[in-house]
Amino acid sequence: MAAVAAAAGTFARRMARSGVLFPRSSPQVWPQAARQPPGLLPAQRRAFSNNKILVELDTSSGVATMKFKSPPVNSLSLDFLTEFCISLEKLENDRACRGLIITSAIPRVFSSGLDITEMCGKSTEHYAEFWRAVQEMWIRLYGSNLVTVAAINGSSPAGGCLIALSCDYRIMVENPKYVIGLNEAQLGIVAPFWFKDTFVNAVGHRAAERSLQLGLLHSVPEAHRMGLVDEVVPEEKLQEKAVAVMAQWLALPDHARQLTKSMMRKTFRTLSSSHPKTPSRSHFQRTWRC
Ligand SMILES: CCCCC/C=C/C(=O)SCCNC(=O)CCNC(=O)[C@H](O)C(C)(C)COP(=O)(O)OP(=O)(O)OC[C@H]1O[C@@H](n2cnc3c(N)ncnc32)[C@H](O)[C@@H]1OP(=O)(O)O
Repeated sequence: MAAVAAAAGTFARRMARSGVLFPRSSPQVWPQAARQPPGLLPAQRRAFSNNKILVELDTSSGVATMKFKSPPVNSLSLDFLTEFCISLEKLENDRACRGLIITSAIPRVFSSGLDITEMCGKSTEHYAEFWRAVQEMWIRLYGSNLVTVAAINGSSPAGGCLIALSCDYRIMVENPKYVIGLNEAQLGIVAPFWFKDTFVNAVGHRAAERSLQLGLLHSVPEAHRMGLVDEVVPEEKLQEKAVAVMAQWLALPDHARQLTKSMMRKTFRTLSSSHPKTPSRSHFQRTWRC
């Protein structure tokens, strides 16, 4: 058994070096933090923060929590996306980190999606930079070697829904006011194909087709029924549930889980190799009538 695990670990490392795996981070195979018996040492915590995002890493469990804290609604501005990618990269490069819980520190909103003000009245260069940042965020999160759990404690339209969809598991707080979905069509715009593919992967083709064409924002029970979220919990149970789910996923050997994730998320490679063009300036102007 030990020999099989060692051989699989070597294979995983070779695959990572050959570029077959996601290129940005190599798999972490049974890091020290995971083998440490719980309770022997007091929990070790590290934190870093910028003005958009707070990250706390518990090195005894290997689990980091990323909290969005960009008022009023955690919109995905260029600054936010840049900070997000930097924070994620730091965690990917930290051998003590194996899992990431993403949640919001802003009441009632997980993320309102792409920042609309970034797509109005700006230069062509700005649109290009912004669009690259949107793609980069998705490529990094969807392709992350970490176990990623979205703890969705508020509404999550459009780009906010994409962040949740890019995680391995979604838990949402039950609240009749919260909604989630890709509502682009309602706004008169089209969700890019990689938003669509990520959505289809979660809910299946028929449900995605109907939801995307109608630009639906789903209530929490509806999102649960269609598989857009995996679990629904009361607000006070969210953190506990996210930690429990994370423990279940982290109980597996990293290399096997990571290779399986890589295999399942093939569209990642399509986007990173074809790198779709930035929508033109006139496209943004027509879209937002600005
Ligand atoms: C061109 C190709 C693009 C294709 C892909 C596009 C993807 C996207 O993500 S587009 C963005 C889509 N997002 C939305 O449709 C969300 C719109 N917002 C809401 O539904 C709500 O704001 C809410 C549910 C997220 C929160 O509701 P509530 O708590 O009631 O807050 P308010 O609506 O009063 O908003 C407060 C404040 O925030 C501004 N704001 C909201 N969303 C955005 C945003 N996405 N970008 C920038 N700013 C946003 C809103 O205008 C309010 O501002 P003030 O009026 O100045 O207070």
